[in-house]
Amino acid sequence: MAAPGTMTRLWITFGSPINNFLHVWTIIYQYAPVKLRSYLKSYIHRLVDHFNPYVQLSIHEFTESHLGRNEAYRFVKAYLSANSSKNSKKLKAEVGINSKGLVISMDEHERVSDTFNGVQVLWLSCKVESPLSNSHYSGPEKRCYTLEFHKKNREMITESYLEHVFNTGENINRQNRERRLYTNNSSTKQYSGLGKQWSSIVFKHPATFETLAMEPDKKQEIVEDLLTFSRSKDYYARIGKAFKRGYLLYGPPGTGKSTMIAAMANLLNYDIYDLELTAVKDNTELKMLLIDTLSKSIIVIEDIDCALDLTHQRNKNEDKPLNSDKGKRKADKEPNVERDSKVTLSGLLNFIDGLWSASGGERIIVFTTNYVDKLDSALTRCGRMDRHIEMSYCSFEGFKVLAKSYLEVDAHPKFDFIQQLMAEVNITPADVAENLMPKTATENADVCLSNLIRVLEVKSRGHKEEGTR
Ligand SMILES: Nc1ncnc2c1ncn2[C@@H]1O[C@H](COP(=O)(O)OP(=O)(O)OP(=O)(O)O)[C@@H](O)[C@H]1O
Ligand SMILES: [Mg+2]
Repeated sequence: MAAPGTMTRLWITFGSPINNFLHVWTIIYQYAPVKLRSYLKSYIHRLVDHFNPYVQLSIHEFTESHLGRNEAYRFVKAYLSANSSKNSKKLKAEVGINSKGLVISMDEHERVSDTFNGVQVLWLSCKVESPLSNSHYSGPEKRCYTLEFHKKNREMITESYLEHVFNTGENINRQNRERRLYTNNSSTKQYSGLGKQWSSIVFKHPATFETLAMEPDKKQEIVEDLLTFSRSKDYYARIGKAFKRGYLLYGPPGTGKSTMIAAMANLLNYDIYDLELTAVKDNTELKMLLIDTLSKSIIVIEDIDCALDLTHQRNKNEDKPLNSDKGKRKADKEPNVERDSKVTLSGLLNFIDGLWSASGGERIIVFTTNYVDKLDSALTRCGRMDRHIEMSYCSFEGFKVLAKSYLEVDAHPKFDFIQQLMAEVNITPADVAENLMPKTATENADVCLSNLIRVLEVKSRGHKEEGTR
């Protein structure tokens, strides 16, 4: 983008006296009485249209068809903010909705130029005057961005340049916005008019793949799989496959399944929809919940075995409700949870890969379970969930990751003994993490490692005693 001063000069050399003339008239126009204004406006427009080789395209803050905000305006604003904050002299700062920090954008009546494929365009930020501006109208001010370009470039601008602006702006907005963690409301709450389908809070979980205790190769493979997926929109479109990916995470409690979901969301910058299946009334409601999720999100169903009839019943009764005895037991513990969910296995399978599942695009679906063997084969069969990831007991490699993040040690004389003990017994990463965490200010790395050794030795003794029985 060129600096505004350079741009003004460029614009003049481009033989745009009409624009300069317009600029003068704009000032006169601002101070003229209302009736004279509308007369001047239509007169100037007709005159300018006749000679002007430049086309103007306006992007308004609000849509005309309904009272919603215009997404395109938000994308242009983000696109221009990134550039104008370096080049414009008149800027404004706002705290954006759902935004991480201050949003800096160009102020009203500020111009900034942009070049795309060697073609120069001009953006102008304007305030749209309300027809009621002379009355006591006190609604929000409406703004628009106007794009000016030479008519010979019309096709390129409307087809390629605007797409480039919208995509870049959307990405910038996504990077800057606060991510959210959603949970579904129970049907009773929705139907009593008390709420929407999903409630959300700001998602702030510190988990990353770096701090996740796991075999390094396996971890790297998962990270690559996720990144490849997020970059494969065109590929999925080309092969005619819905742009979504399914993961089944299984393993004993405390092995990091939930932690990995948080790390996935942080890696890809996605929102999380934590779906409580026992609170979903029936298959139709499940479908509605799916439709109401946004793109670039992870839909999670934790402990799928608790919500699902896990006794391989599908062949006997495909549409049997999913809240099995275990699911009911879970619901019993939570008084607000709907107890008469009629969601069926086939409804859930439809949710994963039926026609509706493709709506909304870029999505990851994650199921977690402690008992993979008990899941219905329809859920685990090849192709249903793209990847099955076993989260297992802590390996020595996993321990080293935890020691690094909890104690900031890469090596220690006690590591060899810990490695030896870990080869003998099973310990979850959650237990290792718990023991590595200093409990008092005086507990240093050496003390914490000794605590872990003590726990491992107790487990090892128990293990040996069991073996001799
Ligand atoms: N692989 C891991 N890497 C790092 N920390 C872990 C890992 N596994 C567990 N933890 C620690 O243990 C805690 C519990 O782990 P988490 O909730 O992710 O386990 P889970 O597998 O989801 O268990 P559950 O099956 O009971 O839901 C986490 O908050 C984290 O601090
Ligand atoms: Mg969990």
